Amino acid sequence: MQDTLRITEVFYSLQGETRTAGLPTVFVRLTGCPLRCQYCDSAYAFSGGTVRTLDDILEQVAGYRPRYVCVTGGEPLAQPNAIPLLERLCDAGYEVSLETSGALDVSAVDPRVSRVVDLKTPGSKEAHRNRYENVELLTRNDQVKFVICSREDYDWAVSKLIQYGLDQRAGEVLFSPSHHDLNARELADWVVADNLPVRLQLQLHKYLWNDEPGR
Ligand SMILES: C[S@@+](CC[C@H](N)C(=O)[O-])C[C@H]1O[C@@H](n2cnc3c(N)ncnc32)[C@H](O)[C@@H]1O
Ligand SMILES: Nc1nc2[nH]cc(C(=O)O)c2c(=O)[nH]1
Ligand code: SF4
Ligand SMILES: [Mg+2]
Repeated sequence: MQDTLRITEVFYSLQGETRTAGLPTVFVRLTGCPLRCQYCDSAYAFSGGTVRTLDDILEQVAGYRPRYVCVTGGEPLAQPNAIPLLERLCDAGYEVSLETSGALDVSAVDPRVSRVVDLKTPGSKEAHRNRYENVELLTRNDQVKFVICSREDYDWAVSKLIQYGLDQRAGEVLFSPSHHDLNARELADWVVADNLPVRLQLQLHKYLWNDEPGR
């Protein structure tokens, strides 16, 4: 039996988030997630999908001839074979990022991968799942993200930023408004008023393609 993963979709688009926003990127979206964030824009990846071999996935990715590959979900680290997938993508020479909820251990991820670790805010309703041991593992090649639903979430995120010195540990600290919950302009004004060492990120793909799956 070959190594397999359950996959919702593989597509080529522009990266909508993080430090590579705007760059052409192949997305590999793994099926299944043990969390249920109230704002989740990818709930269609909770179930279904297709079981595929790593060889098959690598072959499809190679067909796009990308420079950047983003492994997302669902929650990629909920499937053990996400770890060899990430390693093989790095071996193939791509610049690889991993979007992960922050609820699962990120220690086994290949160090060439930029781990984009979400710290779930109270407004997500999944903040009790945060695994703070992950914060100690972050390096300059990693990114930490807060998806912010309200002023209360913003104040909470600022307190974690200070408590863990996140801007000193990770290469990027990203503050993203939860689409439909918080106006981007409000969050932008708060970040400027407080002179924070963070990057406001908007989800470019939602402006371009209005949240269609596969974009
Ligand atoms: C769909 S998740 C998949 C990866 C992983 N499960 C996670 O939560 O990081 C990818 C990213 O989209 C963010 N996201 C999901 N729904 C969102 C929304 N409505 N507005 C802004 N960001 C959202 C998540 O917080 C996460 O950072
Ligand atoms: N274009 C585009 N960029 C993205 N960056 C992160 C995504 C995700 O769903 O994790 C995503 C996505 O779904 N589409
Ligand atoms: S952890 Fe990620 S995929 Fe899972 S519900 Fe939350 S945002 Fe959606
Ligand atoms: Mg998405």
